[in-house]
Amino acid sequence: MTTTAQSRTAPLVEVGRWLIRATAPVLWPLAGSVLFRHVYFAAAAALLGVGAGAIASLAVDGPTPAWLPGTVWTLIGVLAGLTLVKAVAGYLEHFLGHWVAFKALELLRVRLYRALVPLAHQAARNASSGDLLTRATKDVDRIEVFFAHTLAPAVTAVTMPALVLAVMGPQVGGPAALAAGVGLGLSVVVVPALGVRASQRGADAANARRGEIAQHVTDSVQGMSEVTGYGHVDRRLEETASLDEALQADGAVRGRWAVAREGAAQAVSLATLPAVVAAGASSGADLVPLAAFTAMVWALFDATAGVRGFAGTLDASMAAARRVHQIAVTAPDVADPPTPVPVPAGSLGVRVEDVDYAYPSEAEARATALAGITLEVPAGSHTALMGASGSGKSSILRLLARHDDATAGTVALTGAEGAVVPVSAVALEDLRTATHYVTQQTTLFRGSIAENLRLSAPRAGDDRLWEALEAAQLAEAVRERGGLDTEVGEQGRRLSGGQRQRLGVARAVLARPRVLLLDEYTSHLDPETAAAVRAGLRAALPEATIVEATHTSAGLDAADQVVVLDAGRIVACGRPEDLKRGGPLARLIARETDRA
Ligand SMILES: Nc1ncnc2c1ncn2[C@@H]1O[C@H](COP(=O)(O)OP(=O)(O)OP(=O)(O)O)[C@@H](O)[C@H]1O
Repeated sequence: MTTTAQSRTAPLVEVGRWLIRATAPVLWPLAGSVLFRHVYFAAAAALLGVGAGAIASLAVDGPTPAWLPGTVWTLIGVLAGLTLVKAVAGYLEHFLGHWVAFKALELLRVRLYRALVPLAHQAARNASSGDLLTRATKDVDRIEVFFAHTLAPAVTAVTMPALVLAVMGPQVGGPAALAAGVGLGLSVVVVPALGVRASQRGADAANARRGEIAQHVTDSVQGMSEVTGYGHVDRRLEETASLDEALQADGAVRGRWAVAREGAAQAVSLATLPAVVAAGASSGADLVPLAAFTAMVWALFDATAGVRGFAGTLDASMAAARRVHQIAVTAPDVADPPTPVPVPAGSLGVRVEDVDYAYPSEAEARATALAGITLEVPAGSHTALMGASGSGKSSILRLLARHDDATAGTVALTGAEGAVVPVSAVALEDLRTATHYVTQQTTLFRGSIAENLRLSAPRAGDDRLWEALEAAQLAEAVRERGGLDTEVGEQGRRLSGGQRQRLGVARAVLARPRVLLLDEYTSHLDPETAAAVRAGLRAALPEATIVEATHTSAGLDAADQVVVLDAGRIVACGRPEDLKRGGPLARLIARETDRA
């Protein structure tokens, strides 16, 4: 898929902002999750602090701490209460965090699918279905981490130490508080940052590699007969294995840095606790608050572990977010005009004026597919575009269907009283209602004949479906196979190539277009069936304007006008009977006869 330069280089901050915008509806529950995490760590720190303070008091005051009113039962009650609060807050934090994560996944998937709709033609042209599938499923799943395990740990890792230092600092004195602050600061800021860039690069590479693997496997499965038929099984397997090895190598970088971060964090916490005790003792801090404070600092290292945890997975999650974001911000090749003009009423003709076209390509230079094409197709007439393979016939049809816009010149629909409306000026949906494009490959979905037919006319009754099948010369075959409920199989594999093509023709009849664009639509049919399909289609849509791409002379007599193309240029144009007498069309027909 072609992407904008902006999306390729989108900085993390931009991706993060996009994620937050995309998931705005879940931000309040997310705030709730952050709040409960605070309560959880406050209870955890207080639990250890009260416990350690009580033990220290034993040495100083006897069985009941002087700072705690009442008996030892009060102490037990406080500890039990804190445990309960900690458990409930922990549960609610996780519950809300995961609820938010799943809801966010839903919102992101919807955004991704919405972004894909206008990109459909680009996606189809570039045909990286496996990679798109990975983005729509695995990548979106990986973003879950951002919501479930990122924001709450990041906030609490900073606020909780600050809170405890503010409350307990005055009790234990500056040196102990400073020692704790330095240790916790290292744990929150320095340790998680170790190797972040290298891990991010590894995660980006690993995610892209997963897309390649998915594409490779999809290609292998779809081309199973070619792979086995040409004896490429071992080679395909080796390629998959080498992609897998590359994926392991990308993952190893992240693994090494994760281990390094964990080791550094343990070292920092082990060094901090004795440092706090030593600093407190040397500055004359009281034993009881110092013991409580040290225990609380120990609990707080748990809060900082959350930052390390997400630093390990955030890179993978942000790399996935970047790939999804890339699709969301990709500018479609064609979009609705800001103020669409209506398609003229009544029958429509087609006008192409001085059109140049080049397919977008990754390389700087775009290869020219069409140059200086000028063509008039009167309403209700039939024009055949004829030329060798690669001469530009399909490219003209794609521009008429507005799968892309011409690089120069105008492609327009013409109506009564001289109305001329460029296809780029009408709403895409209106254009797709007025025109219908039967492509070289009819796309069929797993389902019944009826379901596949109703793609172009969702409300059509069975009678209309049968009429369309009759026009396409397919009714008899469908009756023999068991009727409209017959399953066509994955990608229509249970039908022959010619039957798939005729199903495409039946869909066109059902769509009742005013302009019908046909691309080699009888190429899989024997001459008699092809002629019957042509006649059936014309009889079913007597007023439609037809523009047909063909590389054979069969059926040319049905055309009012023949346009002969060579290397993207028109080399002859006129009535079939005139052109057949000599010139480029006569030469094409002679070559065809020689081959036969
Ligand atoms: N998706 C694409 N990306 C880049 N170039 C393309 C693409 N599709 C077609 N082309 C190029 O554009 C030129 C015209 O192709 P086009 O498909 O219009 O020819 P055609 O006459 O319809 O051929 P055929 O009879 O084989 O279908 C060719 O040089 C082709 O290689």
